[in-house]
Amino acid sequence: MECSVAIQVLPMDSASDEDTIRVVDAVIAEIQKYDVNPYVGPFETAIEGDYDTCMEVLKKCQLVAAEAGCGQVMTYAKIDYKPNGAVLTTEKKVGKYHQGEN
Ligand SMILES: Cc1ncc(C[n+]2csc(CCO)c2C)c(N)n1
Repeated sequence: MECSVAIQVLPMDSASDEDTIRVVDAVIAEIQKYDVNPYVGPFETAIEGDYDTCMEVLKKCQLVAAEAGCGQVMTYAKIDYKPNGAVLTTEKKVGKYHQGEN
């Protein structure tokens, strides 16, 4: 796992909280189509995988928000990239806090 990215999509012209949720839901549904082990949190979604796939997913987020009717979207991304190694996985970072779930 050479890359992990935390993606926070912020629709800037939402009319309401429900509208924000609708746009973010569309983005998360798109992220879930990829094999990137999405971990959804209250502020952002973390993904992991090879670099090109992570960048493809990151690019798609804005396009999906636009398709969902968003006239302006701000996206904040935190990228962990280790070209010759493995980044810490989501499981390694937070798995211990989710024991007993599922
Ligand atoms: C990519 C991405 N993932 C999660 C959030 C955080 N978030 C904002 S609204 C909401 C509820 C969706 O039903 C969640 C989880 C975000 N902003 N962008």
